[in-house]
Amino acid sequence: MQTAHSLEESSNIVTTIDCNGRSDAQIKLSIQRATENRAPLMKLIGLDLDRIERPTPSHWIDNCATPNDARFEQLSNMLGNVFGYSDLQNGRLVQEVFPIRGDARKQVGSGAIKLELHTEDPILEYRADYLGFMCVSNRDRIPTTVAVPDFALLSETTRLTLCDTKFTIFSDRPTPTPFKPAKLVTSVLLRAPGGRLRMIYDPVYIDYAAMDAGQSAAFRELQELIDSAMTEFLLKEGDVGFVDNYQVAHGRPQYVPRYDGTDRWLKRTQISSNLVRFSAIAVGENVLP
Ligand SMILES: O=C(O)CCC(=O)C(=O)O
Ligand SMILES: [Fe+2]
Repeated sequence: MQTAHSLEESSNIVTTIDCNGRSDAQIKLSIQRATENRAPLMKLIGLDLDRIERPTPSHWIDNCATPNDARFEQLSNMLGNVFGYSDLQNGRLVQEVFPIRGDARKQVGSGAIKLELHTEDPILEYRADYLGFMCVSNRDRIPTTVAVPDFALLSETTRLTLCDTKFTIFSDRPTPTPFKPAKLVTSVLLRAPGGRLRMIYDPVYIDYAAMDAGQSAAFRELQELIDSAMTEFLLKEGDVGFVDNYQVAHGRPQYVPRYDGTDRWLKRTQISSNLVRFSAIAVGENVLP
């Protein structure tokens, strides 16, 4: 019999959970232990998923369902509650991430240019606490880029500026939606219990013009810290990854899609630790505006 210890293999920032031969109760326990320990990144390997032979679709509007989607949603629900957005892929709870021809030059998951490190949905108060990713295919071994900055390395002045002054971040949605804010005025670093810091980070959509000199210098120092902490988080076929959206900035390197059914294909979930808090604004079951 394996000990609980052999179940999880931790690198500095990635907690690997080998699910081979494990019950759902055991997997859930390992996930919950990792979240309690504030693991920034988790990787589930050895899952008993179906092999997917179908080609990578060309657009999310098509039927993209795979036999593993329900299992991925179930695993994601072990961290909180999976939810969708009304303006994202028709409110689907399991979303598609693969290159779409018309998006190649856009700063989006379906693009092909370098996707800058960011946290997801910076302007939404109800943004995901965790993102889930399941790899359907990735023959080119294209990683997700990730950075888990150690905020203790920031100067005191920078930390205070990022915590105690307000920055403006614009919406990252390609088309404005009347029912959503167009921007958020917020601090970039948030104080959490126990003195921990969390971040809302998007260097592409933050309003540089609205910063004073001190804020510009502070944001630059944070960006340098995040860039210097960047590393790769590679998901292979059948792996599931979870990303803490307040501790980890994520992105993707530039690459050259073929658009012939062989491109990298990830599934994605948005996971909330406290969905009940936003039930009043829900527009459908587990769907937020
Ligand atoms: O393609 C990736 O690895 C990440 C894309 C991304 O930023 C996202 O899906 O939120
Ligand atoms: Fe993202």
